[in-house]
Amino acid sequence: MDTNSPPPCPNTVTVRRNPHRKARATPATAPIKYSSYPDLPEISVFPRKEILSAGPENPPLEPPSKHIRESKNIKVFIRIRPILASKGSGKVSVIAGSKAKSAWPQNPAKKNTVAGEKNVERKSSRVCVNVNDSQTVTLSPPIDLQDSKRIKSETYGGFSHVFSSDSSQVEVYERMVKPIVEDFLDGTSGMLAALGPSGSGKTHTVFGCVREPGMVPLALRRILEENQSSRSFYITMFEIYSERGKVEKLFDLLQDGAELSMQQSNVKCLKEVLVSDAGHAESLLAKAMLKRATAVTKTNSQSSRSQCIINIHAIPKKCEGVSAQPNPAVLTIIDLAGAERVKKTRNQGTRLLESNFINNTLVVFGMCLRSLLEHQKNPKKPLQKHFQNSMLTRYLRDYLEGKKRMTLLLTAKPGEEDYLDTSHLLRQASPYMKIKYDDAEPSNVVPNKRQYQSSSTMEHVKPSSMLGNAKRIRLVCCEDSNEEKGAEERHISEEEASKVRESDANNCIPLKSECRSRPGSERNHIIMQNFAKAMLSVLKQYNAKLKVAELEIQKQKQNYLELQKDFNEFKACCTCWKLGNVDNDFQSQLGLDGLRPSNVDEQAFDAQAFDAQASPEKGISVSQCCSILDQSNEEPRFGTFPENSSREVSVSSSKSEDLNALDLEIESHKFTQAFDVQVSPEKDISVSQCCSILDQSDEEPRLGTSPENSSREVLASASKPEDLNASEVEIESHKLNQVSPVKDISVSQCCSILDQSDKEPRLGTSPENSSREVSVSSSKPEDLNALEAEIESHKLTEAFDAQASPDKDISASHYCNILDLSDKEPRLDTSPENSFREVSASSSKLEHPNALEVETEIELLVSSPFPKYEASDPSLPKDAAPPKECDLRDEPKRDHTMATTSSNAERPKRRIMPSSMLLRDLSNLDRADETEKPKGSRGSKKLAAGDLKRTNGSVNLIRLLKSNRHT
Ligand SMILES: Nc1ncnc2c1ncn2[C@@H]1O[C@H](COP(=O)(O)OP(=O)(O)OP(=O)(O)O)[C@@H](O)[C@H]1O
Repeated sequence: MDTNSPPPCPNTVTVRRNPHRKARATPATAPIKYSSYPDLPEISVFPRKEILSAGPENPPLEPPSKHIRESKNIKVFIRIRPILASKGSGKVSVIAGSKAKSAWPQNPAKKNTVAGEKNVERKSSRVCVNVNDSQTVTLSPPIDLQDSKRIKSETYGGFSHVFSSDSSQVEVYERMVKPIVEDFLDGTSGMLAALGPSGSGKTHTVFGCVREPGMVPLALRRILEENQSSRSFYITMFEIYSERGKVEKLFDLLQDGAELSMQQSNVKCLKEVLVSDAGHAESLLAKAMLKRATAVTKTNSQSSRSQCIINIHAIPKKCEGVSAQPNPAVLTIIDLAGAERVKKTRNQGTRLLESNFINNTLVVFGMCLRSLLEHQKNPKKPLQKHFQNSMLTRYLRDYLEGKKRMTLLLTAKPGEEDYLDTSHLLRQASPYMKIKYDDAEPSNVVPNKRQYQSSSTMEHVKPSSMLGNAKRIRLVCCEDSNEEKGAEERHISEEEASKVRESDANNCIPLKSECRSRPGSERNHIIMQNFAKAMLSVLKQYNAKLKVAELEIQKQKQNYLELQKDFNEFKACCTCWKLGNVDNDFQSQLGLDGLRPSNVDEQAFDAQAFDAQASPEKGISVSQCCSILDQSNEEPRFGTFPENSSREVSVSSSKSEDLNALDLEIESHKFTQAFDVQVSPEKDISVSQCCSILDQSDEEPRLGTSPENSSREVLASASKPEDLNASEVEIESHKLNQVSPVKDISVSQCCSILDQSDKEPRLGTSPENSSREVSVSSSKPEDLNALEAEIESHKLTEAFDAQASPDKDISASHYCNILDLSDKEPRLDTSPENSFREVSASSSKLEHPNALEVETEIELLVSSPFPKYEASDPSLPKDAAPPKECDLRDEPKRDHTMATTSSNAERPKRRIMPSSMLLRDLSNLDRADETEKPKGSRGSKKLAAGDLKRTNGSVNLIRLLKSNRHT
């Protein structure tokens, strides 16, 4: 108990320790009437005065239940234990399992013990507590204490009832427990806690013995005696024990002492036992009591070492049993461990630790009640949360916070030697009688969730869901047969649970209507059912939406596949158009199927290839060029729009380095610019294109149709041939340089100029068109001598080489074919000078076969227009015979040409040498010509005498040109 002195009880008299005057007497209380007490015999009517004078003996009894119901304060009872006859007559210590083994060994100091016992026997003959009336007791200190400490008697009143030492268990039950039981049966939870010093009779009062059953057995008898067809009752029993005073533990006394756990105010996995008759209940209690921790102490041979809690639950059997109100109430009866004084018990070791645990728990319990009292006195004072300091107070939180009715039973030992314990108990517990309740929990009032969950019923089912609780409830309601068999443990099988689920699902609405006004677990059950239904409906809706979405996804997938298929088909069509249709058509139109080189850029080879604004990066194949040329020869469009020819011909390779040999290149540049090339200088041009241009120039009438374009051509400025001798040629060359010092003029142009000079009558007839006709000159040589022709051929070749793309491939066979075809042309046949030029040019280029071939071919191309279809005829053999001119005039060259041709048969595509290389070769040739000492090269050895002569002539002409240029 709390060591602090509690405030004095209102019904008691505080006796000062050193009173200077006599304390006031305890106020007299009205005698309690027990007329309605069942065990008492009927009392005959006595005169009132006599009765009053007789004192509290045989007072008229009033209905205790009515008295208790009317009281709003907490009920505090006090029972005074009778004085035991002797120490040896006490109960035998019960050792419950291992926990009960901690009985303090009977030790040593027997002398002291015997002396103590003798002293106890001597003191026990005196009492310190006197019952004044049913509500008042007087505590009188021992004489030695009165003398030494001047302690006087104290009167404590205000108790709900004072049970004297000769009170029976039934009387206590009827006065104290029966009202609680009735309230419990009416649906009100109640709690009865017995507290007092060790050995004061708490356990005896709560549990009793076989001959004198305690409150619990009597309550169970009362509860179970009626034919409770609508309700079932379950009991739970557990203890809070602290082994060696360290940690509080929970043990289920109905489950072989299984350890339990507590979460907040709820005990988990607590076993509930259905009880249907008192006998079964009493047997269960007896078994459980054997498991409780007890020990032998100096004060009690069977001292309880734990807080024992018994719960009785009423569960409605049927939901529709409206007549029998479902009772979620719980009747809780607690047998607390008795407070112990170390000096008196002389506990040591484990007992001492247990004593500390017990005393601490009782202190916390008292603090909670005191805090509640202070809070009720002064609401501004917060309700302290002392209940958190022990399991017992946590479990009894609702009671300790004034939310549920609580009844206290104070047990006191009447012996004089127990004065201090009794005094401490009375002083501590007397203020509790001022605690009031607001009747906040009338009958059939649904407690709040936490309060309900704190009950053992919910503790048992809390691990499962609320639905499980409802299942359990419904099972209990429906299984009447099991109830008739008596108390038995409930084991819900899965089958039963499924049945309950089905029944709940089917009868949800009727259940709701039936149990609308019913409190407790059933209401929770209804709530959970509604919640489950709502969740189910939501899930169904989501499921439907999910299915719709899946269907939509499937449709989208199908559409996607169809689109992809169409796209693939379309793509395939496009590919065929590009690769097959266009190309084939184009080739078929042009007849160049067999002449198409491998490096043809298909993308460039389209209709826009004729456009001058085509991408500069795009190349053009030789075959394309040839085809273009063929078309140009066929179509008047080319002739009618000569400016397009200049666009089509892109010159990019005119990048000469050697200025000595640059003359030719410069002239080629001039020639290129004469066409007013507007395209990018990077534009490639094939040799055949150049040839075609030249061919176009041969078609004089077409060019003549656009005389205004002649002004663009540089050649026009230079083509003023009045004098046709060589000096004039030089002068004209000089004029060319002066007119366009920057721009060059191609060799072919120069040659054409020379040719034009030879073609004086024509030029004379149309001097304004002479410039246009210049390019045709080479194809119509009349008066030029062989030397000039050679020079022209050289220059022309270099000009074309310079304009040709260094990267451009050209099929040698194709050119051979062209050569062949050109040989077949009557025009070519009528120009033996050209053939001579060809031979000379080829012989002078033997050092570079490739360049020589190209050069030769170009010469032929220049000298003869392209055949329209024969040139691109794939049917022509690639290894065609070399030109006849080669055979007739220069055997080495013929051999070489043949070899080249034969090699071209194996390698149809030969690469054109860059113009720069050709220029170098030409420069070398020039140097060789200047020295007139041909080196021991292969080509020089094979030069003929006539070739040498012509070479000297060309050298002279070049020198003349250079000198004119420098001047
Ligand atoms: N009213 C009573 N009538 C007869 N015997 C009683 C009465 N009260 C108590 N006793 C006896 O007193 C002894 C001690 O009682 P009890 O064990 O109930 O005390 P207790 O308060 O439970 O002690 P503890 O707290 O140590 O357990 C028991 O032998 C019991 O039989």
